[in-house]
Amino acid sequence: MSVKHALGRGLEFGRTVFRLGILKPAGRVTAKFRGERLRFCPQARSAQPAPVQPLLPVRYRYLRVSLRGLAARLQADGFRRLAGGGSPRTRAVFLAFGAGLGLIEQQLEEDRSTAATCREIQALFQKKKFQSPLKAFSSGYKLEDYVIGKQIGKGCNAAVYEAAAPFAPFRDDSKCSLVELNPNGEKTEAPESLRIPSTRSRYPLAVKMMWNIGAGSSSEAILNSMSQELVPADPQALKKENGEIVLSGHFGSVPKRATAHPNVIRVYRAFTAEVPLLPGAEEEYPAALPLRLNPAGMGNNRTLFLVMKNYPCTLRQYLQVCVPDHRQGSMMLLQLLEGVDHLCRQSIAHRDLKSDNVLLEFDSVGCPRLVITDFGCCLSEEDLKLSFSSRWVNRGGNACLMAPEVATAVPGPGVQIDYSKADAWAIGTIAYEIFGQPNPFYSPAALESRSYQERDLPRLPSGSPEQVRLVVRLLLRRNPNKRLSSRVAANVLHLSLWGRKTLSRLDPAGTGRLADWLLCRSAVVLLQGWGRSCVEAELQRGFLSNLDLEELRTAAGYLISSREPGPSVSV
Ligand SMILES: Nc1ncnc2c1ncn2[C@@H]1O[C@H](COP(=O)(O)OP(=O)(O)OP(=O)(O)O)[C@@H](O)[C@H]1O
Repeated sequence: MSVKHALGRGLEFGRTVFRLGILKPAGRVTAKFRGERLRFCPQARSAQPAPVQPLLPVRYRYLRVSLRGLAARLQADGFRRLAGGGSPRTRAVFLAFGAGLGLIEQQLEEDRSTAATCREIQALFQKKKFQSPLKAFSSGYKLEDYVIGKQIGKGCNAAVYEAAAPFAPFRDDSKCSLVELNPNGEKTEAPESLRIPSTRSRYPLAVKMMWNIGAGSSSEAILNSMSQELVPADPQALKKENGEIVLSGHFGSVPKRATAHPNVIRVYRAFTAEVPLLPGAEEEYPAALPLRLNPAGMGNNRTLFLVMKNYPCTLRQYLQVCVPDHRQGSMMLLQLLEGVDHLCRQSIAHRDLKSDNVLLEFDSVGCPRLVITDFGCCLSEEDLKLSFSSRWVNRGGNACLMAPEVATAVPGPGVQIDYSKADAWAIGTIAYEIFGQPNPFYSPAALESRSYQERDLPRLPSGSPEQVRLVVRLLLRRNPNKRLSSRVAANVLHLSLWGRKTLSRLDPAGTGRLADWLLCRSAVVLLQGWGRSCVEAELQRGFLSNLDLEELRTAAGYLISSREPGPSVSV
């Protein structure tokens, strides 16, 4: 039975278990069931308490019916809640000893029902895909299409400039001002150094000009040597002619590309062009210029240009002046984990995660939205494994934040490096920066990823959330088999951010509450509406559209075992 189908049933239960429809004087519609309070705030039509039906905006009426159905579903599921935990098989064994075979069937039935609930929720939320915040534009495949402003960043391989184009929508960023958050979560204005330049609203785009030293000037050669930069490219980023992808007139092969995600950069356009003399070029990267522009330059005449959204700052710049409060810090960490999980699912390992490679902007309520960028070192292989046959094989960027299994790999015939949890490890180290501490793998007094002992890891600040400390500890496990995957780590944070009540009642012998909680979250997110683009809503929508019951159970298991007295989680 689909959720939609279930939604249509059980209206008779609606009034008893699920009271929806009190328009509070504040204009809030609230609903309560199973002790969970659901709230949303459509535009208030009246300040008087009144039955909700006639007052609900039309677009919420379907949701109201939906919620009644969900409530009915909850009630129907209630009697099936029985002992059990772990995978269906272990639970079956446990139950055979403890409660007899009759219970096994009931437990398996509960498992099936919960898994079906997950699938239904997933299907419901997958219908709405994440869409890029910028409106689609149909031109922009030539450098001349853009007005280039000043330089906004520079790395080892490229310079980045602000840019504008008549066809790209003009954005008013007045709400996206940078604020400094003190540890109590109060906002104060950020120092002058980090204020968003007023020109940003005039230059909504950023153009990254790769430095092309030695790749050759043909588009094929450029594409071959810089193809990883195109991993986050939009399907329309490269010009298509006769159904084939073209880089400035030349046909080329394009690497696997990641689908859009709120926490992964989107490259809107990619094209090759002659290297121009841009502001600061002669002073800042003279060697990368071609002979035409600098007689001592070593650069090729043409190079690759990538067009992206212009972000106000990097995570590193933000953290230099701001200390996020604990909730925001948890959401920032969660966004990085979600971004990495999205890449992992598509067999992409970033391999150069660091706070400089994370861009940051603010949502409509001032919450930082993080976006993973710079895919120049990424690996996109089906099984995320790299043949490490010689020491000349590139293992990725930033050696300090290279996961232990990568840093300690010894090259040789048949040796493979598995990157499936390498990015998750790097995120564990960045968590220290988010929670106001130096990254323990950066000098001075740095730990070395190839040799550190887990007991040497510094503790996160004492006030930081318990679940964050748990996640960071488990992300920094040396042994990747014992390390949390980005998905399970993200699930732990989702549960701790939005399932605190559920968590306090979860016990190892009963996972039915998870299904209840998921239905509650779905209801809340539906009530909030699809249109909301705040980070919190995005995170929850993403979570619900990627539900996997086993991974969620694993996350719940970690939380339960960390709560219990005695030796802490051993996995
Ligand atoms: N879309 C963007 N919006 C705003 N600033 C950006 C954007 N992309 C990059 N930057 C800035 O430019 C800097 C360099 O960009 P990027 O890291 O992509 O270059 P790189 O040469 O590939 O870096 P690396 O040295 O890590 O290889 C970033 O650290 C950031 O400050």
